[in-house]
Amino acid sequence: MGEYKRPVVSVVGAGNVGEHVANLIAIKEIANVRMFDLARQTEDKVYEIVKGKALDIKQMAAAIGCDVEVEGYTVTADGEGYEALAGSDIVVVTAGFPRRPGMSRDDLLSKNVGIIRTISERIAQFAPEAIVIVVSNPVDVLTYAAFRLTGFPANRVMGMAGVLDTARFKAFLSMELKVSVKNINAYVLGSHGDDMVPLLSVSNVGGEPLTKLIPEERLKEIVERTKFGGGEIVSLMGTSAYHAPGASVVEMVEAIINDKKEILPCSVYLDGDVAEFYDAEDVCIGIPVKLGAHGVEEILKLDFTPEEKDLWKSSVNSVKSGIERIKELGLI
Ligand SMILES: NC(=O)C1=CN([C@@H]2O[C@H](COP(=O)(O)OP(=O)(O)OC[C@H]3O[C@@H](n4cnc5c(N)ncnc54)[C@H](O)[C@@H]3O)[C@@H](O)[C@H]2O)C=CC1
Ligand SMILES: O=C([O-])CC(=O)C(=O)O
Repeated sequence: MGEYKRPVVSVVGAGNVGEHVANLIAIKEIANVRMFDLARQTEDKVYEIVKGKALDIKQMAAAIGCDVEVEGYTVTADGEGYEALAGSDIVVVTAGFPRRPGMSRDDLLSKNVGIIRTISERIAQFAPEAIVIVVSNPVDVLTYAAFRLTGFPANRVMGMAGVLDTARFKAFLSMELKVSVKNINAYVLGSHGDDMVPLLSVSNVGGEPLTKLIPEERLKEIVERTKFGGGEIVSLMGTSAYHAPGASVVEMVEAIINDKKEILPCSVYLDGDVAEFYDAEDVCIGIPVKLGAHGVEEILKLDFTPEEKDLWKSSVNSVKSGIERIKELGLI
């Protein structure tokens, strides 16, 4: 029998989101997992939590009969300890600070961009062929930073947000209409922030347009709840969500590892005729793409209504101002 080489997914940052990503990949037996995180120092002891989490997930997999390897690696903030990224098919980046109540995702930019910078350099050094999925916030700006700092082609760097925002929209619509989430076709595009763009013109339930099924005022409320879906959880928990974000990342990982050619909204760098089509030069922003073994294999060109175009423009501008900030600071 020929040797089967299981794919490898590395997860940098094994906090709330990272450990849920690792856990789901193990439960679904998608790939071997390598987790990377900092040590935690107390007064009298250094804890290598990431190694403990990896062992725990490996043992969980054994308990439910799943065959995957899960390994934990302690790294330093200045970039030591990343050699085991070598051979990764995908690197998921969830390292960085989450927001606390009262903060916007943009408030995390100055702290998290330095973290992404070091990690991007290590990915380029040890896993030059990998596909990178950025999760850390503000995700569109940090995806752009990772794209520039790794120097990877645009098809191999993407941010996770649209799958999560769309899942939230579907969850709220299914609660409203008492219908299976599977029957809801919807997209939430644009930036992952207050300016996200729920694409009502193409959203439907079993083929019937949303605008026919839900009165205008009520639909506006559902859209608003979706836009502030992350903030709703932050104010309930004191930190940000991780079950739905973890599952959304794994949806993207599965599409790539299994070469599914699945169309999912992801934050990607828009280039050439696509940038021109969307009037969005030199940004990473959420748009439906076809995900397969090569990463982003196609970017769809959707026609927006005039209202959607206005929302899209604000979204592009908000990502651009974040990118300007890190350029001015000399961070990319
Ligand atoms: N794009 C999206 O839709 C979402 C993005 N996020 C973002 O993901 C990030 C992680 O969120 P959580 O997991 O909830 O936070 P967390 O605080 O639970 O985990 C973050 C982990 O990153 C590690 N870390 C920090 N600096 C590091 C470094 N230099 N090198 C390696 N590891 C480092 C920390 O030790 C910690 O374990 C946040 O920035 C959050 O805003 C969270 C949910 C959804
Ligand atoms: O809300 C946050 O800060 C984390 C996040 O991006 C989300 O859950 O949408």
